[in-house]
Amino acid sequence: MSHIVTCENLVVTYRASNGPVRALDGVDLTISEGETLAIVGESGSGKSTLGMAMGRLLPAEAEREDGRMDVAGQPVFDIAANDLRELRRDLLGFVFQNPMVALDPTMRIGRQMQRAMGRRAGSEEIHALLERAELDDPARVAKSFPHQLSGGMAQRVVIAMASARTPRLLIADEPTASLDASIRDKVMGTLCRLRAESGASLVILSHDVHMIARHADRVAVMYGGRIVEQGPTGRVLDAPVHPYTRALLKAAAGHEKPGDWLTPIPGTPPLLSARCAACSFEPRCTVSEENCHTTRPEPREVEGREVLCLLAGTQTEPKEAAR
Ligand SMILES: Nc1ncnc2c1ncn2[C@@H]1O[C@H](COP(=O)(O)OP(=O)(O)OP(=O)(O)O)[C@@H](O)[C@H]1O
Ligand code: NI
Repeated sequence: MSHIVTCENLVVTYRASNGPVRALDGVDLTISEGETLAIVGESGSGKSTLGMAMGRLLPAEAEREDGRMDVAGQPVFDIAANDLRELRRDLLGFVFQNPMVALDPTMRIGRQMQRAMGRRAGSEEIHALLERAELDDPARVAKSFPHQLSGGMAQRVVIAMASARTPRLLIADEPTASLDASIRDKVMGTLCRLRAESGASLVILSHDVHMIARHADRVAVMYGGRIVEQGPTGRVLDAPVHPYTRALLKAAAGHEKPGDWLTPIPGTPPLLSARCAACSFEPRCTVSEENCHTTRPEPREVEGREVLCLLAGTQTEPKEAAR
């Protein structure tokens, strides 16, 4: 299968007043055409940086230090500004957490839709697209200003706009986090439906492991600027191999059975200023051994997924921390 995204050893550093922050510490990732990939991890693990890097939409203080990111066969960090603009416009669609940021508050939705479609689309065409995003009264929505819409409606408009040019890759960064809990799953469903209709690939970046579980073909778990486990959703969530994935699933509310405890992950996520020479999860890991402290893990195939853990596959039954 061909890949829409190929990311190799990508290193991105932010220049900050209190020293550099190595937000991506060597990311290896591929995304297939038509696939839905969820990237999950704690706050600060580098999800948004990785998502933005796919469109090279990083702030000025960010620098690609090493590695590459190919999108639709083009190395986004090494192409001319013109080609990059074209790539963003024709091949990529973005959905962010807050729909109001993506919408122009002074312009009616219909006009913004027309701009997103990139041609003189008639109102019927615009209404049809809004309807596909499951907005009930498209004519009224098209006449509205953004502030007249609910958060859920506004995000549906953004989803319609992101899909307007039939992109090959949709990147959704916490697309439902700002919405009322009762409609999150429905809006997510709309995004996934539009994706399926167009055959695009979709990357969902989220804290919420269980929300994405229903929608993603594959899951990539990020920790300390690296992808520590990636593989088919069922495999990774039902039988996680990396100790961090296990801890993350235990800490995530939503699927606990009566009598189960939610166990917060003790310790704090790493703040990387330089290349991590060891396993970045080692300080918080309950099963780590001597060499985890001294050896940087490289991706290995274990039980049908890729894992960055020196111990993965060496223990038949992982020792769990006592409750
Ligand atoms: N503009 C910036 N300047 C300096 N540091 C930054 C900047 N943007 C992000 N960072 C740092 O880079 C690291 C990765 O941030 P990023 O936003 O990619 O993580 P995230 O996984 O998306 O987190 P969240 O779930 O909170 O959105 C964090 O340590 C963050 O503080
Ligand atoms: Ni983020």
